[in-house]
Amino acid sequence: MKVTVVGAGAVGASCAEYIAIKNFASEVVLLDIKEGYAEGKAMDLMQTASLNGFDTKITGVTNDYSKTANSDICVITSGIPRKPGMTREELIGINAGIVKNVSSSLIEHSPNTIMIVVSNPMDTMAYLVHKTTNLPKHKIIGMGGALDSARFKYRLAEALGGPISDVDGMVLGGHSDTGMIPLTRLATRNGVPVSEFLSEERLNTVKEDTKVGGATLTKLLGTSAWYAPGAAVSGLVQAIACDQKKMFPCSVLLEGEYGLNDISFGVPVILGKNGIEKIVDIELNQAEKDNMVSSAEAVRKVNDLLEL
Ligand SMILES: NC(=O)c1ccc[n+]([C@@H]2O[C@H](COP(=O)([O-])OP(=O)(O)OC[C@H]3O[C@@H](n4cnc5c(N)ncnc54)[C@H](O)[C@@H]3O)[C@@H](O)[C@H]2O)c1
Ligand SMILES: O=C(O)C[C@H](O)C(=O)O
Repeated sequence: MKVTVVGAGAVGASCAEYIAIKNFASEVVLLDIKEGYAEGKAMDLMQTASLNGFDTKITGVTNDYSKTANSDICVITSGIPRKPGMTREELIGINAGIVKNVSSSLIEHSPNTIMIVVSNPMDTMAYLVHKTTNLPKHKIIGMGGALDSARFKYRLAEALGGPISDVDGMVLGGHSDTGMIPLTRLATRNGVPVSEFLSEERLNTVKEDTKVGGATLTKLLGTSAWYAPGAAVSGLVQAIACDQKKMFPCSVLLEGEYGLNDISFGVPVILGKNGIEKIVDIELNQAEKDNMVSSAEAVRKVNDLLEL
């Protein structure tokens, strides 16, 4: 199993580290445009191998796509992150060009790859890959919902005063400060609806804190987060590499599911060796459906800015 991660910055390196620590991939290639940067990150990570007990071989390359040839999975994290006060959508001007060039270079050397898009604004970047490459739709996966759901569980556990391992829940919709839809109605503590433990008001606070999860960290860190994003990507990569058939909310091209068409948007999917093996069309209530419609409208407005 060969995995390429483009962008050896904060998220790319964190993702490579988590993939290696989980020890399921034979090879991870880190690629960056900055001279020597990916080589340095790869060497530093390889010097953790004996300490962390992994056998994955991590190599770094400067913009040499021939070294990424025949990757089973490619992850795109290249591009700029936001600064405090910015939205993810403001990154489109620079990141669209980067994602377009990187995805086509990757496919040139790995025509059968499965691609995971991380760069922001992620739903629009995933849509861009659909529109500008010939990869089939089940092989283009935008990562956002897995991270947002992890943040949702963190906030739920905080509100419940219990361990995160007790909690389950999902966030659908666009990966944006206003577009995320944390499904509090379906969230549970060991199978019991969280509404049995938390008031509507407290659940609303959980919801709002989840939606601004990325912005909150960006304000604290001066740039956007990387540990949970890297871990979330590694979870998707592992589900595909190990054919786990796990369910994650991911940004995928919709063709009628949830009443939406021609948009890459966050919905639950089953991930396995073929990439997206199934889009899970769950029954939502009217308020949730309305939120899906307005979140999708906001993503479409950003998609309209793409020069396709
Ligand atoms: N989808 C998500 O959930 C999620 C989570 C976190 C971050 N992000 C996004 O991921 C992106 C990366 O964030 P980061 O914190 O790692 O940023 P970073 O600045 O630390 O790293 C980005 C790296 O990309 C490299 N790069 C730029 N252009 C390139 C190109 N053409 N080819 C190869 N490499 C190139 C840079 O040299 C840099 O090392 C940002 O757009 C950020 O908003 C998305
Ligand atoms: O918040 C950001 O800009 C980065 C990422 O999308 C995140 O949610 O951490």
